[in-house]
Amino acid sequence: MSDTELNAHAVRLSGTSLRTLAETGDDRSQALILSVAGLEFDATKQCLDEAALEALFARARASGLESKRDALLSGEIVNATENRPALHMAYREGGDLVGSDAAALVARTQAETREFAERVRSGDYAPSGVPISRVVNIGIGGSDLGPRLVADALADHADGGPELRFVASLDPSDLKHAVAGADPAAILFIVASKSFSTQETLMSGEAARDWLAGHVGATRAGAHFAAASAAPEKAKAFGIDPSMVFDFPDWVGGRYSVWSAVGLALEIGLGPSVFQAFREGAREMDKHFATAPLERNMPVLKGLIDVWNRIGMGYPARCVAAYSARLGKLADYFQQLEMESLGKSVTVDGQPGSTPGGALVWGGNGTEIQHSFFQWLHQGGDVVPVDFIGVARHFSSSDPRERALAANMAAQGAALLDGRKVDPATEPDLASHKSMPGNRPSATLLLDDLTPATFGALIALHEHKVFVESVLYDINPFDQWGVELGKVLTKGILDGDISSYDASTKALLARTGLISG
Ligand SMILES: O=P(O)(O)OC[C@H]1O[C@](O)(CO)[C@@H](O)[C@@H]1O
Repeated sequence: MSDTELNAHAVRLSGTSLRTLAETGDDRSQALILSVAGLEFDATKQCLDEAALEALFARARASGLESKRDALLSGEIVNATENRPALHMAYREGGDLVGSDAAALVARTQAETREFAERVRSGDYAPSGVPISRVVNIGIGGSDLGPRLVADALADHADGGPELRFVASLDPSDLKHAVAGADPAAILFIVASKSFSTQETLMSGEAARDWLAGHVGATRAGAHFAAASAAPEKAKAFGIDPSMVFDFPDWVGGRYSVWSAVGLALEIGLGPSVFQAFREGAREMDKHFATAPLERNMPVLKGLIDVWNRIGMGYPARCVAAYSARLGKLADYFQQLEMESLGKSVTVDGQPGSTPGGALVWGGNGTEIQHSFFQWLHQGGDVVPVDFIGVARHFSSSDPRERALAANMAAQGAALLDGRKVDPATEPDLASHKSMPGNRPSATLLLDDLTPATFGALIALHEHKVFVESVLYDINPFDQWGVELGKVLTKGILDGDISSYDASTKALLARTGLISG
């Protein structure tokens, strides 16, 4: 099915209000509400009827979604430009899904991180004679956003353990704040980098080592550093003790790496059993994705709806509004997961793509963003679908604040759907200002409760729905060549070799003194 056909369905539906669609009955609702692994996905506020939905599933089948999903899960080379599979699911106890070689490797590395985490947590690992009370993860992109998100999301479930802090920025202030107030002798730094060649991470790692050496001495400082990397030799060359280098294979993509040794800070800070429950929740979603029929498959439905909004309806963006203080970083995480995976318009075969790739993703913490940029969503000239992500338990909580949180979320979805028509006869001056167009689609994703398992399922749902989208866009979601150019040009600037740069950049560098003009 072509995009023209999707567009034709969108045109056909353009005369039907979301209110009417939402009232069209049980069959539509049953098709658009799915529950699995402690999550409920409700897409009844989307501009979709059964015919359009059928067209989407037909397109998914015509794109070979089922066989491509099976190829992904059985460890075939799905990342052709880097000639490797994408097997992050293996870290979710997925031996039967991903094959025994991968499972054995995963079992070894999981045993190593677990043992080290337990040693740190018990105080047995105390390189300067005092137990570790703070763990500072130094990393960027997937080596930062995953651990940072999960640490925050599952903070209420932490089973004792050292405090977790994160350094991603090269701004020295980031490291300064991450160590502030801690006894240097009680800090463990984890340098997390898949490639172990990321400039920001290595420079911050060196700065942390120098800082620590100034407090505990150069000889002892090394024992305060661990690494998580798919390039263990580079980590060792950097000076990390080999026994403290926790490896993972290169078939774990950076933005999918939180399940691997990159989650070491979490295993220490939240506890191995919490980290394990997080992985098991994801595992449940993996099994569902692998086996459920397309029409009852949550990642498939979610992916197709995002394709529909992007290609059928032509919306360029999606907003993620999370109604939980613990999920304020979710939009940032999804932003990398989706935009680094789907921000491409070259097909798997290297041809110009017929679609623009995935949507721009942005958002934040629901109640806060209601009071900042939601105005734009309600009355701005662009339409951006919203994903409301909340906690089902809050709706019937005995705590009025939790019920109010849930009510706010439900109210925003209703307001976007219906809008408001203020009668000029009653408010002649303000009617047009107060009226809202409505017909703005949203979806609601409820976690039964925010637990390690439901949260793991939520993340896995999004990983798989990104894969579904990539199949329909015919792009490779596992590479990220677009970010390379900036890295090369930064090196040129720092090396002082900017002869081939544009006049504006040369002038900027000369003016600011980074390079003498
Ligand atoms: O883990 P690494 O290799 O330091 O990379 C960090 C991040 O940099 C990127 O390569 C983008 O520059 C991401 O894909 C990755 O998550």
